[in-house]
Amino acid sequence: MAYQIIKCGGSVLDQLPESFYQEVITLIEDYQAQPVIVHGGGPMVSSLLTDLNIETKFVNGMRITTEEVLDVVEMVLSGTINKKLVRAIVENGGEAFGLSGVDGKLLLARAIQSKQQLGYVGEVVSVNTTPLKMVLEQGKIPVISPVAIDETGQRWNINADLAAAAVAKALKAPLYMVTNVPGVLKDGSVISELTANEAEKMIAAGQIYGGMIPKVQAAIDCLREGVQKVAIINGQEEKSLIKQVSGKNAGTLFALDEAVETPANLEAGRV
Ligand SMILES: Nc1ncnc2c1ncn2[C@@H]1O[C@H](COP(=O)(O)OP(=O)(O)O)[C@@H](O)[C@H]1O
Ligand SMILES: CC(=O)N[C@@H](CCC(=O)OP(=O)(O)O)C(=O)O
Repeated sequence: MAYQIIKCGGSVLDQLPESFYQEVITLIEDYQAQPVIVHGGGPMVSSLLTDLNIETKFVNGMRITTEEVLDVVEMVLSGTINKKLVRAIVENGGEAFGLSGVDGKLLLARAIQSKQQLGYVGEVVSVNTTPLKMVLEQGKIPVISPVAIDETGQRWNINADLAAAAVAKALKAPLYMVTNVPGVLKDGSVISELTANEAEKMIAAGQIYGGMIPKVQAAIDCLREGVQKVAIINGQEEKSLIKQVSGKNAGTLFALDEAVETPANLEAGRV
């Protein structure tokens, strides 16, 4: 059984067609895979913060997180969104088990190392795979909310792309980032294969901005840490998940520039 990490972005959660959940279930039935879902929900958090008249601001795709913001982040991500996803899987014939990074210290975090003051924004220092494997052994799909904990019991707001990357690295599993665009775009076209160097140039040039920055940085970090495959795909495009899992062209596949034997590098003849 092979683990597959699927990150569902908040940009697309409300638009995911039923076929998306069916594809996830197909991975178990036809591809002998063990999918693990990590979700975001940034737009839903922003919307409730606005309703509550709480100011919210992002720096390079990271939400500045006060104690007041943290309450709303946990309520929306570990509550509403997490349970919605579990129910969507059940409605489509699957079995799911929702949990947050706080539960069983699944995601152990510390303050993110950043030049800016971001408040309670964390980075994952370790992933406790035991509760995850317990859920997987029961034949259920773990659905993980990116709120993490530290040894003192403090909770931390983790960007969902970074949380998904930490899980992919811990399980040494491919990572599929499901979002609302067909992949990384340049001049309106999808880049089907993006190398770390090109991606870093595009960030510096402002061609990759906002929420795409942590996504691309997480992808590169995963490859450098030995994850074999990372891709960004469009959740609304039918079969994009199955296509990418089975090695067909869909979305953006990442590659390292160095001569490392990733599937993409092998295919492109770089190694
Ligand atoms: N080069 C790029 N190609 C595609 N999307 C980009 C690019 N640069 C920035 N973006 C933005 O990144 C968004 C996806 O990030 P985000 O909204 O955080 O998604 P998610 O909630 O799925 O994590 C896109 O909708 C788009 O507005
Ligand atoms: C630190 C940080 O920015 N945390 C994110 C967590 C949710 C997230 O990442 O959601 P998407 O995947 O939909 O962007 C936030 O508060 O919005």
